[in-house]
Amino acid sequence: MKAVHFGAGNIGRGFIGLTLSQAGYEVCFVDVNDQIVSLLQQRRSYTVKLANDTGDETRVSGVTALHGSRAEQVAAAIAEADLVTTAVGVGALKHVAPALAQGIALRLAQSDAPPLHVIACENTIGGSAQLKGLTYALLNESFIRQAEQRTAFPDAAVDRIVPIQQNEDPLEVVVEPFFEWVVDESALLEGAGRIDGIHYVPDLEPYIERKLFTVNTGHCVAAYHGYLAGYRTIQEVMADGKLKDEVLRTLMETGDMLVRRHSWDSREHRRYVERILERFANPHLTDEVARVGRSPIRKLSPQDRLVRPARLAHESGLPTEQLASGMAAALFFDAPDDPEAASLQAELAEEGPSAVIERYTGLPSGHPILRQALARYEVYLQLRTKGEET
Ligand SMILES: NC(=O)c1ccc[n+]([C@@H]2O[C@H](COP(=O)([O-])OP(=O)(O)OC[C@H]3O[C@@H](n4cnc5c(N)ncnc54)[C@H](O)[C@@H]3O)[C@@H](O)[C@H]2O)c1
Ligand SMILES: O=P(O)(O)OC[C@@H](O)[C@@H](O)[C@H](O)[C@H](O)CO
Repeated sequence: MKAVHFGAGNIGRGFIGLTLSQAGYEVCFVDVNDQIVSLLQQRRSYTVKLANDTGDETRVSGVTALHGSRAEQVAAAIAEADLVTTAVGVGALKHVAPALAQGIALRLAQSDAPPLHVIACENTIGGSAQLKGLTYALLNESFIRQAEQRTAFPDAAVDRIVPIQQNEDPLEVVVEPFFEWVVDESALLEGAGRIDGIHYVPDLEPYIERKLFTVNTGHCVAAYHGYLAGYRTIQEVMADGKLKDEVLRTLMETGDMLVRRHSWDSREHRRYVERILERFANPHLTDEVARVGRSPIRKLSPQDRLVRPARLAHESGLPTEQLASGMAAALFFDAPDDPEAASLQAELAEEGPSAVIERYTGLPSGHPILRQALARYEVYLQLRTKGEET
């Protein structure tokens, strides 16, 4: 079985490549990072180390790599693959689509090409469906009709905290022990086999909402409040009782909404939340606030981890104060080398908070959540100004 995986970064090497290799796939990574590609080509293996007391190591062997700029080689690899996965960042899916379209077109010319599953492992709702849309937009109608028979794009939820790596060996990757990869079984092609290490579910929505609106909501709130407080890592943020409580109270808001929406057991969800808070605090990890808060415009967007759960909570008559505070804090995030943070700051300076937050959250002017967020923004602004004066 062959897999082509786009994105040999932190989660790509530390979770997806590892899982597929352990499940018996020959994994071919595709990346645009020259150093990572050439080291993978030379060594054909790398080490994954667990962030636990014993630092357990696993060697991933028999992998290969292609540079993303080698479009024909990438398309040829896709033409032979059983599985294509991605972990490039939602915004980069549009750059994966041309090679994928070319690979799918090549497969159609071969009568014996195996069925193909394409799974986007990105932090978004409907990532594979987004990739399908971007890919099929590049194929003509008759190709699409043929491709639909033998190609499927099941959506997925992927959970494992993998920080930016600071190891001497650029291929080594340190990951938290916890992992969860959930795939929508209802979208698989008929007769498709199951991959060890993946949890298949008939309905992905509760799983992706639980993951995105708990792990990622909590994470970004820790990052944005932590950034305002001057912390560098999520571990430092979680050691601050006041900020840890801020995260917990936000997860109680999303939790109340999720428990009601999906008829879950509230005690079980509370245990899930507690476990996540422990994961964030893992002393064996150094996870930077700058990574976790990255791309604040994406994180403020209507379907993402702050606005979507806030709207769902509001529609059920539940509180949204904490989520609105997270949105307000996001407006102060100005980590260096983050292009979205830089544009946000420039737009805030030019237009002020109302116009900016309205534009990115998609919340209509005067919406109660928007009013809460703007009120919090003023409080943070005053606190920051006071802090700068003293
Ligand atoms: N790191 C985590 O804890 C984690 C966990 C779950 C999900 N995710 C999601 O996985 C995705 C990747 O995150 P990451 O933390 O691994 O980021 P990363 O920056 O470490 O890895 C992304 C990799 O994709 C490569 N890339 C970018 N554009 C590409 C293209 N057009 N073709 C091929 N390769 C390309 C980059 O060079 C990089 O190596 C994101 O959507 C993220 O939300 C991350
Ligand atoms: O990758 P992002 O930017 O969507 O979110 C940052 C982190 O919250 C995220 O990468 C988590 O570490 C991960 O989703 C844990 O499974």
